[in-house]
Amino acid sequence: MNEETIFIGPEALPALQTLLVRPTVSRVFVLVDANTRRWCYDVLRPYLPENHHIIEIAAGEEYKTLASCEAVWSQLTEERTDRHAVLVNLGGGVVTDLGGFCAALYKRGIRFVQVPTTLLAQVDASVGGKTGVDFQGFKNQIGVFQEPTAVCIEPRFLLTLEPRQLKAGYAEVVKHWLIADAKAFARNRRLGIFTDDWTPIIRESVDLKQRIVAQDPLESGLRKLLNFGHTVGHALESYLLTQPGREILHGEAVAAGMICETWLSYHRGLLSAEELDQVETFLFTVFEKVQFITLETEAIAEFALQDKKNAGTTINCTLLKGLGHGVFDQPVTLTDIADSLRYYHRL
Ligand SMILES: NC(=O)c1ccc[n+]([C@@H]2O[C@H](COP(=O)([O-])OP(=O)(O)OC[C@H]3O[C@@H](n4cnc5c(N)ncnc54)[C@H](O)[C@@H]3O)[C@@H](O)[C@H]2O)c1
Ligand SMILES: O=C(O)C(=O)C[C@@H](O)[C@H](O)[C@H](O)COP(=O)(O)O
Ligand SMILES: [Zn+2]
Repeated sequence: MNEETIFIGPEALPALQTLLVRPTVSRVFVLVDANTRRWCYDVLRPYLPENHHIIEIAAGEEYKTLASCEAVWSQLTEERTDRHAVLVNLGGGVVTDLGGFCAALYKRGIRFVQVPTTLLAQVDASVGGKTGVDFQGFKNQIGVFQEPTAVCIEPRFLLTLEPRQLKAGYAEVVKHWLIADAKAFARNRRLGIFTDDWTPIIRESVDLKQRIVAQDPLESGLRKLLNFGHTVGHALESYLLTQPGREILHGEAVAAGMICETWLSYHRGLLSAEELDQVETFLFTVFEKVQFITLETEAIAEFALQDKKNAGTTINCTLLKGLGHGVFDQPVTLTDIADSLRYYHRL
């Protein structure tokens, strides 16, 4: 995807409108969840053609499923949607991942546009073409790489986002700093999270992610840097999704995963105790500690056996060789992962 197709700020929704009125577009469908229907649709509506059709799914990670996809495909089919239609995904990462996947598979592919409405989706999920759904408890187990026609990022949508959700998106911003921008981490570590203008941070994250994705769009190597914190983070997120009432947000799981994977980096002599302390101290100023008991660490670690970065039975983790310098395809064992969780638990 080139810079011309990612629009950030006041230009974003007018750019979407220009795209949707093209004669090559037969029909426009808008995928929302219950919250973005309530809080975001009215902002978007003036930029949509009158005869657009809304498709709504329930809100939350637990609905990022093939069943939700079937409901979307059923409505597209009932409307006799042709291949010249466009699906506009108005939501967070659940909507943009699921909607992109639905568009990519419907009649072997219709165009879709990402209109991300959470900080996490604006800095990460809407960019890079990873789409898909969870399956049998494993994160993003079913999916495809498919770039959207455009990404339209309007920071105004963040005004109605809950603080907990806003913080969750910040985890992916910190991830970008830790793998590739030590100066940004050092600068922001002192400033703290809160800002009334997220646009500079969004631009910085989108640029950084785009530069990595451009070099390795199908994640054969370099792109695995963007998965830092996710080997442990996805295992934790998946495990707690099986524990009613203990679910955590993706960003919260990634924050915990980054502490664990930074400890693994330290444990291997890849970065100093001082750097480990800086990461822990900063993340704990933003995120609460994820609760689990040490008896659960092996069960949590087991989820990593299905991580998509793996090769055969080798669990490939992304670690840090100093702050701002991610290194991918670092083999770890289930014991390493359980040890990192036990370290986290003791903090
Ligand atoms: N494809 C990728 O590259 C990528 C990257 C990061 C994360 N992800 C995926 O993204 C998902 C997490 O995304 P998320 O954190 O955006 O969660 P989400 O999509 O569940 O949205 C969070 C909550 O906020 C609500 N919401 C969304 N926008 C709102 C707004 N403007 N105002 C009020 N409420 C609003 C949603 O309805 C939901 O309840 C995970 O499934 C993760 O795997 C994908
Ligand atoms: O874009 C990428 O590549 C990422 O890894 C971004 C992650 O933040 C995101 O959570 C992604 O969906 C995880 O990818 P997965 O392949 O581990 O499912
Ligand atoms: Zn993520």
